[in-house]
Amino acid sequence: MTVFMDQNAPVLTIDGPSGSGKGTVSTLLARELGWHFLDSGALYRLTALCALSHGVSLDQESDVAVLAEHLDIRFDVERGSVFLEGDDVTRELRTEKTGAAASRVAAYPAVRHALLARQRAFRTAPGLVADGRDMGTVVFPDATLKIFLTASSEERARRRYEQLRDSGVGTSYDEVLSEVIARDERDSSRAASPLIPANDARLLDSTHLSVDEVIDAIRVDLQKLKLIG
Ligand SMILES: Nc1ncnc2c1ncn2[C@@H]1O[C@H](COP(=O)(O)OP(=O)(O)O)[C@@H](O)[C@H]1O
Ligand SMILES: Nc1ccn([C@H]2C[C@H](O)[C@@H](COP(=O)(O)OP(=O)(O)O)O2)c(=O)n1
Repeated sequence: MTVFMDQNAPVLTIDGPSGSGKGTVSTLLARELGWHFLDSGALYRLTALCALSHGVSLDQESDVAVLAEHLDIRFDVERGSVFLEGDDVTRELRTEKTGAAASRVAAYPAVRHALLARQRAFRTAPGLVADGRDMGTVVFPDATLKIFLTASSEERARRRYEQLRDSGVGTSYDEVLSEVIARDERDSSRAASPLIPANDARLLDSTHLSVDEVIDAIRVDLQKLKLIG
């Protein structure tokens, strides 16, 4: 893979558990700043989908890592579409089933290693907003600003439930809450790059904040760093 990484480009990392608002906040901030955007969770989701479509067992770390290393993917940023081996997988990518499978393959060190260079290659001028679990701890330890976004599990499940309901997926709040708790547990307890805040991350609890309030709080930090006026 050819890498045009720019080690000097500023990076804003936004890590946190499922439903804390990382994706929403990162996308809006990347647009406002005119920076690139890395949805690292999508890479783990695509790896899991790739394994499922090729009949590779999610229990086989080395086989899944080979798929991760050679992922044939394309992001159509304008349309918000994602393609895996030429197929549009945008809808399938966001399901809770895919999220749970992603969380399983993400526990494998070989898979994480296989995706590292691909993630770092997103760091190009004028800057990058990176959304995930280990952006500030492992992938971009020298990031310019690190945010760890949280919210109570009940609030995160409520947001996810509403999101799924609005997109026509039939499920119950209790089911979503137990999936959220199970995924948090797996992401936080794994040995490889667990979901933990970086020592120098700013913790932001969005339980009682709107999306705009979260963005305002991050803007204050960006202003202090003179990344925005
Ligand atoms: N601070 C917030 N207050 C209320 N709803 C939010 C907030 N942040 C995000 N949401 C909503 O919650 C859902 C999940 O947010 P998302 O950004 O996908 O979370 P994550 O990427 O952390 O899993 C979305 O429907 C989003 O609009
Ligand atoms: N940097 C990352 C990003 C995601 N993962 C894993 C853990 C998550 O449960 C899955 C899916 O992540 P994703 O950010 O897409 O999921 P949510 O939008 O937060 O529900 O991938 C990871 O281990 N490291």
